[in-house]
Amino acid sequence: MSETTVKPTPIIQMQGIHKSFGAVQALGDVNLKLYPGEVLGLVGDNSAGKSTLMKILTGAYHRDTGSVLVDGKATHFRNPHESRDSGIEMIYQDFALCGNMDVGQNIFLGRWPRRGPFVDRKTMYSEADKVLKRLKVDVNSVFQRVESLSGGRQQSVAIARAISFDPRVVILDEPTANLSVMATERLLETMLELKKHGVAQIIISHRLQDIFAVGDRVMVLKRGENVGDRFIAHTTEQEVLQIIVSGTPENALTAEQAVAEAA
Ligand SMILES: Nc1ncnc2c1ncn2[C@@H]1O[C@H](COP(=O)(O)OP(=O)(O)OP(=O)(O)O)[C@@H](O)[C@H]1O
Repeated sequence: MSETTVKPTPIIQMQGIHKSFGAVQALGDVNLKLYPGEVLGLVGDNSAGKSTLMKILTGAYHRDTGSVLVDGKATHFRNPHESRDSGIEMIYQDFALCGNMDVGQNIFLGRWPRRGPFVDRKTMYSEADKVLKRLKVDVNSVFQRVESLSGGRQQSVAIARAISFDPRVVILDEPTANLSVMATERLLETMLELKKHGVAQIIISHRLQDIFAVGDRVMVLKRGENVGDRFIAHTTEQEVLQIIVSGTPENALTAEQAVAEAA
């Protein structure tokens, strides 16, 4: 989405989010907006609060204060099942797959199609194959055991599983951290494919080049606070790096403010 289009209601709006773990304040007054079909990069140093913010969005963690709106409606997800019902899927760094099961079984884990008392294997594998083809991901066979696949292909299975829920928002936590160059390229293509299908995405990554390859906007957190937000088309990796290193909540600009200042 370009900054010049008239903006619809954000699909996700997090406002004034606070979260502490005992004496550690992980998030203090954090705001985040995500628009339909937008790809947002979420960056910041270690312990900036990125994963915590996303886990609050999915209901894996509970916020202390603040609000989360989906399609403009206030939500209080108690767990990731409830956020999934609202169309939000998170893909974790460790993929959360069962290595000793095959690709088809993993894609439909916990909800294998049934015919009477039996698993309807034919439907399960043909549906799994459809999801993989829709994503144009590169997994040879739905019958392969997941532990025999490369890291990149395991990740494709994790994404296919997420997509099979037909989400409107997909969150990817450090998706390229353990991938080869080729697998990273494939993942970025998959993200663009998802974008074509109108799926909004948040990608947490330390690799700015990946965010610049697929992102529309990048948001920077530092020590649990917003320190800046930029449209990818109006910034550079150097500028974002500088915000990561020396941004402060006091000099934080929104992406729109940054464009207005530069004009
Ligand atoms: N379950 C938890 N229990 C206690 N402290 C936690 C927990 N989860 C996160 N924290 C703390 O909250 C702060 C933010 O951590 P978080 O993992 O959200 O940062 P991050 O930006 O995702 O970092 P990284 O890039 O290193 O993964 C850190 O100080 C971390 O130690």
